[in-house]
Order: sequence, then structure tokens, then C-alpha cells
Amino acid sequence: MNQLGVITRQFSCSSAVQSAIKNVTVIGGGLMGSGIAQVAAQAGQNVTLVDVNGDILAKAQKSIGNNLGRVAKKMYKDNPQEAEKFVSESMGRIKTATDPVSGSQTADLVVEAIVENIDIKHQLFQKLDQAAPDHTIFASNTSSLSVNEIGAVVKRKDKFGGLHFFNPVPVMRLLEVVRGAETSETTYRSMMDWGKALGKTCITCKDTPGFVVNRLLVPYIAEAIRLFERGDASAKDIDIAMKLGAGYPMGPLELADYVGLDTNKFILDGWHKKYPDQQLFKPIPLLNKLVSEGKLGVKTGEGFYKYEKK
Ligand SMILES: CC(=O)CC(=O)SCCNC(=O)CCNC(=O)[C@H](O)C(C)(C)COP(=O)(O)OP(=O)(O)OC[C@H]1O[C@@H](n2cnc3c(N)ncnc32)[C@H](O)[C@@H]1OP(=O)(O)O
Ligand SMILES: NC(=O)C1=CN([C@@H]2O[C@H](COP(=O)(O)OP(=O)(O)OC[C@H]3O[C@@H](n4cnc5c(N)ncnc54)[C@H](O)[C@@H]3O)[C@@H](O)[C@H]2O)C=CC1
Repeated sequence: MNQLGVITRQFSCSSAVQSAIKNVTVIGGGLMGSGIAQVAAQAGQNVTLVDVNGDILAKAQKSIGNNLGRVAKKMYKDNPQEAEKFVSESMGRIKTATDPVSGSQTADLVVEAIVENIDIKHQLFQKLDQAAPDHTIFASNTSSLSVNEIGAVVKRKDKFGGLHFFNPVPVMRLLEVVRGAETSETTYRSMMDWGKALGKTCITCKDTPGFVVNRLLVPYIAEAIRLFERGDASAKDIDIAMKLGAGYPMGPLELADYVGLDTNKFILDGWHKKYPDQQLFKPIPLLNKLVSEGKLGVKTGEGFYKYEKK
């Protein structure tokens, strides 16, 4: 339990809540998609993980194996054989594919976690809508786009919603379940039950920019960058302040590096374009400079801090 009294780790392999969804296709095998595939497989679901890039799929399988190992070590502390069985059985439930259409043929649910670009998401959902079974629910893991706008291209609008996970997916316990304007009650209930079956605590939100967490977190991170940019405090002191003064597990600049400075910029720019009068979404010269220099945070080895490349 952390200082806020919140249990921040989640390692359960099964949950009391049953979900009618048994076959899930996760599209996008990057940071988020690999984590979503992992927690679904851990919970006993049959998972197809799709990425257009075969190398990314290989990398995802490796990181899922490692992360399942961390989970298993804790779950079966005194029983290495059971730990090994848990890892191999979970891994055995994950198939991979490079074609989203063939990868969705047997899906009860498709969770999209590809790049945060509305045109690319539209192209994907248009193809899926024609190819996936009629009963298949579609969900986007978008962090900043409108669920209604993403789903505008599909016919099955009643079976479209948002399932917003948090990074790192195997550890963060929250799932935001987003109801679009036309999401049916049945689809909403199925998404909630599925999230609970994965061991997540689900909250419900309308299709509002950033849902709950990012609507609060992104302006907070942006304000921290502005504070640092003005020279009001050092990066280290800003982070220490929020960890020790507000009980956050990471300071805002550490968190910005962890999420990715490109992602932070992308979200702010998109919202600024949509809501030009909102001061909190205004572009930040320092953030733009770091991104233009390729300093994107942990993933590139430098952002507000320097990191050892993995
Ligand atoms: C942008 C968006 O749309 C939305 C977002 O995601 S916003 C970002 C949301 N995420 C956050 O706010 C993260 C805030 N940070 C944290 O909660 C913590 O710093 C952290 C969980 C990331 C790391 O915690 P830490 O204590 O500093 O590091 P670490 O010791 O490596 O990990 C903590 C535990 O989680 C486990 N863990 C970490 N990553 C893991 C993973 N990917 N899979 C499985 N287990 C993992 C570790 O094994 C460790 O377990 P024990 O303590 O039992 O040994
Ligand atoms: N990074 C974060 O902390 C969070 C991100 N998100 C959202 O999740 C989504 C994915 O983000 P990340 O995992 O960080 O990105 P990422 O860049 O790590 O992974 C995206 C993957 O999608 C693949 N891809 C691109 N187009 C594709 C297509 N048409 N079909 C199949 N695969 C395709 C890419 O090859 C890449 O591997 C985005 O919408 C993002 O906003 C949500 C919560 C947190």
C-alpha cells in the first residue's frame, strides 16, 4: 500500500467476476498493447496480439515473458514449479499475427492500442468493421482522442467504446470504461465485466477529453514543465516536492519522461487545436524543444533526466 492508501500492485491471475468475452484481439503490440495482452492472458483469456511490425511482436513476447515472470515470482514465492506453469500457460494463450483482419476473425472483443492518430485508427476500424463477426465489440485505448470520433467510421456504433488502461498495465489497477454517445448498455456492461475479470477496478466516464485521469494529469504535468521552464525550481526538486508533499509515486517530470515527451506533446497539441482558449493546453516551448531534439524520455535515454538505454 502506498502513502495514499492505495494498493498499487495487481497480480491476480483470475477474478471472481466472469466475463462472456473469452477471445480478445489486441491490436498494437507496443508499450500498451503488450501489457493489455499480458493481463488478459493472465486472466485466462485467449489472446491474439496483432502488430504490423513482426519485430515489435517478438519484442512484445519477450517483455510479456519477463513481466509474467515477475508476477509469478510473487504469486508463487515458495513454488517455482507452479510459477513456471503460470508463465508457460499464460504465454500459451497468446497468439501473434501481423494482419489485423485475419487476427480478428474469432474475437469477442478487439482492443485497439495503435498509434495515437485518428486517420490511422479510422483506416483500421473501417477494415475491422467489415471483417469481424457481428457480435464483436470494438474498443480503443486512446489516451486523448474522442471515442465518438474514432468510432464514427463503423456501422456497429452500439458496440463501440473506450477501454483506457494505464502504464505499466500489469501494475496499474485502474481501467477507465468510456461510453460513447451510442454505446449500448449491453456493450458497456460487457466492457465493465471484462475489465473486472482482468482484476482491474473500473470507473465509468463519458467521452470527454482525457476522460478522468488524463484530463487532470496532463495539465498537472504541463504546469510542472512550465514551472521548471520559468526556473522556479529544479527538475529534481519539483519531483521530490510532489512525491513527498503530495504522495505521488513519481514526480511530474519523471512521469512525463516515463509516459514519453512526444506523447505529452501530442496530447497537448491536439487539445490546444480543439480548445485554443484553454490556457492549460497552450504549447510549451521547452517541451517542443526537447521533442524536436529527440529527447523523448525513458524510451530514448533522455528527457528531463538521463537514463541508461535498455
Ligand atoms: C498517458 C496515458 O494515457 C495514461 C497513463 O498511463 S498515465 C501514467 C500512469 N502511470 C503512473 O502514474 C505510474 C506512476 N508510477 C508508479 O506507480 C511506480 O513508480 C511504478 C509502478 C511505475 C514503478 O514502481 P517502483 O516501485 O518505482 O519500481 P519497481 O520496484 O521497478 O516496481 C514496483 C513493482 O511493480 C512491479 N512491476 C513494475 N513494472 C512491471 C511490469 N511491467 N509487469 C509486472 N510487474 C511490474 C515490480 O516487479 C515491483 O514489484 P515489487 O515491488 O513487488 O518487487
Ligand atoms: N504510452 C502511454 O503511457 C499510454 C498510451 N495510451 C494509448 O495507447 C495507444 C498505443 O500507445 P503506445 O502503446 O504507447 O504506443 P507504441 O508506439 O508503443 O505502440 C503502437 C504500436 O502500434 C503498431 N501499429 C501502428 N499502426 C498499426 C496498425 N494499423 N495495425 C497494427 N499495429 C499498428 C506499431 O507498430 C506499434 O508497435 C495510443 O492510442 C496511446 O495514446 C494509453 C494509455 C497510456
